Amino acid sequence: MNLYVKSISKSIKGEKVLDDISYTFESGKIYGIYGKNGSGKTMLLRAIAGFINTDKGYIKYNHKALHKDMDVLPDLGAVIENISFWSMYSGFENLKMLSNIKGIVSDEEIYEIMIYFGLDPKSKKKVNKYSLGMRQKLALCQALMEHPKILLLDEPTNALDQHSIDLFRERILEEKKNDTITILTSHNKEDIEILADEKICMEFGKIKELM
Ligand SMILES: Nc1ncnc2c1ncn2[C@@H]1O[C@H](COP(=O)(O)OP(=O)(O)OP(=O)(O)O)[C@@H](O)[C@H]1O
Repeated sequence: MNLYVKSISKSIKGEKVLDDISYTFESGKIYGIYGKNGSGKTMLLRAIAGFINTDKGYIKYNHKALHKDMDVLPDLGAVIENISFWSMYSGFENLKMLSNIKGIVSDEEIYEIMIYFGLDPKSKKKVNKYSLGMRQKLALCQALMEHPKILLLDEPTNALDQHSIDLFRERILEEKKNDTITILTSHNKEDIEILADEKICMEFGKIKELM
């Protein structure tokens, strides 16, 4: 199922942060967005995630328009900016509470993904004692654990060591086989080179060129 972004624009305090963006994201493909700081990469992901309302245009998935026929996209997994976890609970407890919302992931599956990313699910360590890299891994676990059909990842390899970056890339390529639409931004050129089926360059809130 494709995700359609059609002519979306957004201004914040008089500044056009998204300027007439149209794009069709196809299932089973990975899209890599790159561009300078402030070019609108995060804003585009926030719009698709439904975190912001756009001034113009629409976002459609499965014949339904975001903010009209649905509040959020179904089957969405996202790492956008700082994920707020319950800081006084362990990593496993956090994922468990989040998984309770939909109830489609077993404890074993949470264990599996935590161990995959090198987090100990049995550890009592509270998230407020986590390092930046551990938080990022936990954020990736929460985004990936339900095998979403749409995956939005803003700088997913931030703060990760090389081994974890390799694991992340392997996992994303694995998820792609389930027809997931993955849209990621990265300052790590290698992420885009290795993962992206299509590269999207943003500049001044617009999509600059397609390659
Ligand atoms: N909360 C906000 N209020 C006002 N302006 C904002 C806000 N968030 C972002 N902007 C503006 O929107 C524009 C796009 O920002 P965005 O965060 O999408 O850039 P980006 O391409 O993700 O940059 P980076 O590479 O630094 O993450 C910038 O000009 C920024 O100043």
